[in-house]
Amino acid sequence: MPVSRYSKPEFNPYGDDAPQTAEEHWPAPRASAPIDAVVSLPGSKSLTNRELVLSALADSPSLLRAPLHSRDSDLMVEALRSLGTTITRVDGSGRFGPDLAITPAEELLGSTTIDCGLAGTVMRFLPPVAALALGPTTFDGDEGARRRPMATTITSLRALGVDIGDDGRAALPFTVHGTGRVAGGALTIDASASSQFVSGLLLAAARFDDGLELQHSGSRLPSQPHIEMTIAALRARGVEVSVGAAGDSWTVRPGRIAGAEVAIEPDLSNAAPFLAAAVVTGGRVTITGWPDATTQVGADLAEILPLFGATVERDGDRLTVTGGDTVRGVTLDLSTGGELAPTVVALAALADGPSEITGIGHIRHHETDRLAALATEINRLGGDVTELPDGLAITPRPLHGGVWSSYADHRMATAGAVIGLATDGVLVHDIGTTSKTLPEFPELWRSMLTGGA
Ligand SMILES: O=C(O)C1=C[C@@H](OP(=O)(O)O)[C@@H](O)[C@H](O)C1
Ligand SMILES: C=C(OP(=O)(O)O)C(=O)O
Repeated sequence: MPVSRYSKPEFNPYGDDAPQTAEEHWPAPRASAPIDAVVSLPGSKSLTNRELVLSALADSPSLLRAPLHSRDSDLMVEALRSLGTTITRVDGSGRFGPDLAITPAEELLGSTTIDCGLAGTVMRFLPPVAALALGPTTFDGDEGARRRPMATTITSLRALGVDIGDDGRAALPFTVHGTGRVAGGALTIDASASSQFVSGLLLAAARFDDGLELQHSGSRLPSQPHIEMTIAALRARGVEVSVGAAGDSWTVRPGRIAGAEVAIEPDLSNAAPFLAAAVVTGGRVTITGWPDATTQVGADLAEILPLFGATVERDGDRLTVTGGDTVRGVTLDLSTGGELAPTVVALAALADGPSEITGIGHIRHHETDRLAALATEINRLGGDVTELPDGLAITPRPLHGGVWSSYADHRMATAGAVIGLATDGVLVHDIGTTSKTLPEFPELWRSMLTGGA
């Protein structure tokens, strides 16, 4: 059995100078009229992978309803199975695949290798779990994953007394020599490169002997809603978590993590390119299943898209975005929602005036250097994007067709699709890389152009 039904994306960090075959190029559909569509989306990556980890650490079985099935979630499932967790696919009512039933291992066992692919949630959430397993667990991933920051995960586990062997680069690959227990206690870390360093420790901390008192000391703390998501998921399973007054320290009391039945919300960050399509074409896109209350940062789209001139309406569990007559330029600090940046920048490139998007220096360490990649690709099509230390300055120019490189980055691929709605002849290289979190992207996008489903 292959580890994942999704192919490893090609890594292409510096553009498409190498010759490519026609099949590698996805002709981005051009919108010939304002879009008017209803779109349903699969489950949230961030929620699915947190609930998988908590289910594996719980003291009784769990059921995840309507989870995501994608490369990132498949890698998480395979990794937890290799540590001894039983995860089975069971029939459910979700449109995008089966539910998942999870029975925790009596005792987590190492002596395995975990393929992290390019998934930040796998590489940052599972080393603390491996420390709780008995035996060595080696972590590795795609070529691009070996460039993603891992030092904080490695140094924080070492500070908690965990033995980790690496080659001195403090990056993938490395081996966690689990002994079945982690003492826990007080720890100060620098999480300025990724909120996932905090989330990874908090998710496992109730299983540490003394729990965890974690303090962040760094210049910034990106993606804070993702930390709030972690805390909410822990509390929903009975874990006691408290947050310090400054919002940069967290205490997790040792204790049980309860099994649970959890309905996974649709991925609101993956809603971004679809909602942007309404803005670009002056049309209307409705997303179904939009939660009333959520910790997903994609919910911020309801405040962000009106800055571009769109209107947003809620009707029960449906959120509708209607584009205005033009797309307006914006000045925006996106530090809480860096994963929305590729879509937001694509919109800014199609606006009627300049934009500045800041607070996102850390996205240079996402699937690729997203600031460099966005500037390179938009400028290659005739745009005018300048890199700032922590963001991008975008001056819209008439764009022309050409190849849009994806850099093995699902959100770069979907940003190319957004640009292609309004630009003739955009060819997105490696659209298959969207399988990281949304394997259905090409069919959902095409279906949106004909009214959706
Ligand atoms: O915890 C999570 O699920 C995530 C946290 C964020 O990471 P960063 O803090 O590295 O931006 C986000 O960008 C990523 O897509 C998912
Ligand atoms: C940054 C992202 O992913 P990861 O979970 O791999 O960090 C993302 O999905 O935008």
